[in-house]
Amino acid sequence: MAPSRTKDKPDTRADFVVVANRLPVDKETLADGTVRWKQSPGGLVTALEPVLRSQTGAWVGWSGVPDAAEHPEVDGIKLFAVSLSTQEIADYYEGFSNATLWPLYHDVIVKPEYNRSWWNSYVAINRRFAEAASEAAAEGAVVWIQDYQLQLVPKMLRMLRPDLKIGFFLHIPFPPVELFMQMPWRTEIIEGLLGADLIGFHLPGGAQNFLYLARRLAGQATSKGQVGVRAKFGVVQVGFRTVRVGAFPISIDSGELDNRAKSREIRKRATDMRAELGNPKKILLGVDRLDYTKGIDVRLNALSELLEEGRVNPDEITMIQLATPSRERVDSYIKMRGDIEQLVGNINGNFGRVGHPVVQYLHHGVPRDELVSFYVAADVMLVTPLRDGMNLVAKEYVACRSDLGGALVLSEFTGAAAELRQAFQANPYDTDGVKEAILAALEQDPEEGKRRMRALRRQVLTHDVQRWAKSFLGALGADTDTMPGGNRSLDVV
Ligand SMILES: Nc1ncnc2c1ncn2[C@@H]1O[C@H](COP(=O)(O)OP(=O)(O)O)[C@@H](O)[C@H]1O
Ligand SMILES: O=P(O)(O)OC[C@H]1O[C@H](O[C@H]2O[C@H](CO)[C@@H](O)[C@H](O)[C@H]2O)[C@H](O)[C@@H](O)[C@@H]1O
Repeated sequence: MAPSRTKDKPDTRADFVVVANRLPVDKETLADGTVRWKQSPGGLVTALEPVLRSQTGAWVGWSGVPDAAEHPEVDGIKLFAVSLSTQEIADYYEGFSNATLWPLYHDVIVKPEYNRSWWNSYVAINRRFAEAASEAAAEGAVVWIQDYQLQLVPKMLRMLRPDLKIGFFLHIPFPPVELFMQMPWRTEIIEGLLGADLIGFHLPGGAQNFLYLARRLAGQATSKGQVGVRAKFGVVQVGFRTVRVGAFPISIDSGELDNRAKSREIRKRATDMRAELGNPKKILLGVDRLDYTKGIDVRLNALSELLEEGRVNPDEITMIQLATPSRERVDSYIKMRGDIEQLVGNINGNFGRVGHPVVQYLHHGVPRDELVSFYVAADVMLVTPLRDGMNLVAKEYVACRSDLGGALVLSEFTGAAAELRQAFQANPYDTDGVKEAILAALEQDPEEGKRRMRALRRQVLTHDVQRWAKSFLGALGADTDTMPGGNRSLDVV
């Protein structure tokens, strides 16, 4: 992506501002010194980019590299870059965000580290984001703050700009109360979030956990009834302000993906891919950031046992694992990469042949069209996280299968499992259960498979990201009439 213009400061303030740790694009400086902007990793950007493109707004975030403060306009979106130094990236991003909050909010799969200097950096950087958002927002604007890296921004921004309408959405699970109570700065975080007018979670359980903590830690009066999905919001009374709390499961631009996957080029590429792989009877696929929460080891271990037991024939299958590099300087990620690559090596060493490795593993991102072709080619999609806020990959696979082919193996511990009931669901901690789900998906009767895929597609195509944004922003009291796509009729098969 080329910036249409780069400025020291964007000249106009926006009525709609997204604030996220990352900009939708990362800055990349090529060997010859040319700068280009490429889409940044992760589902938050996949989901929000089409939403902001359909509104005229601004996006405040970090450019993915140290000390970059340009303000490019990319594809019509005004970007306000928040500059972070190398030390701040280490303390605020790699440290407090990804070695404290990320593991704590994902069931302490690895042990969270509580480090006071990381916390101090988190406070300072949240203040910087609040100041940048305040500069970007016009009088009375709607400001939508995203995710765990910025939980103090709602309160800080409210103090700077009481005129704004402030929403906050958490893209990862909000943890059970017993785990959250470990956090030394737990009250500050709850109070930070309570600066918003509306706080959104993927699932009602997260909203429920938050309401309990708002009572217990911040001493606020809250509603006690069950929170619903996009309905029956919880309420916290903060002085004269009423903060609403709700569940809004995020989604993808399903219609766009459905159309793209139907194109002749993609179909042809998917057929070619199969041929390049030697026309295996079944292709299994995993697509993830290389993160310990994603359970890449879970699926590799299950497959390894199935091969060992002779229940899967290595000559008949190929597994492709696409793994985008992620948080590469955080210790737990360095260790996990070694573990995964060793597992891949073991499977190929034990069951591969020359010219036919059982697992093909790529440690890099692939272009969007290539990814869609992989989805179209895959007979079995393996989504096996130990914990995941939503998991958009599962929804992307379904959106790409207008042929009603393919089968989805899905961990019960993803947010997506609440909606994708017709997937082959399994508990990722139960290796036998995962093996049974993989076998059932490999051996499914084609008619039964079509029935399942049709039901999955009905869910994904009628609950797209536009609907997600519209339901959140509607509950926040923003004007959603300008958002196209919300009432679009979709081609649901
Ligand atoms: N190797 C890859 N190449 C290209 N895109 C990828 C790759 N791995 C993941 N993605 C994209 O990143 C996003 C991941 O979103 P999601 O499943 O919600 O998890 P997370 O946001 O935690 O990474 C999806 O849009 C997916 O298509
Ligand atoms: O910015 P990074 O540190 O490279 O990480 C990428 C993103 O990962 C996380 O994504 C989450 O959001 C998805 C969309 O809601 C959801 O489907 C997924 O379950 C989450 O893990 C993170 O929350 C983002 O902030 C990161 O940008």
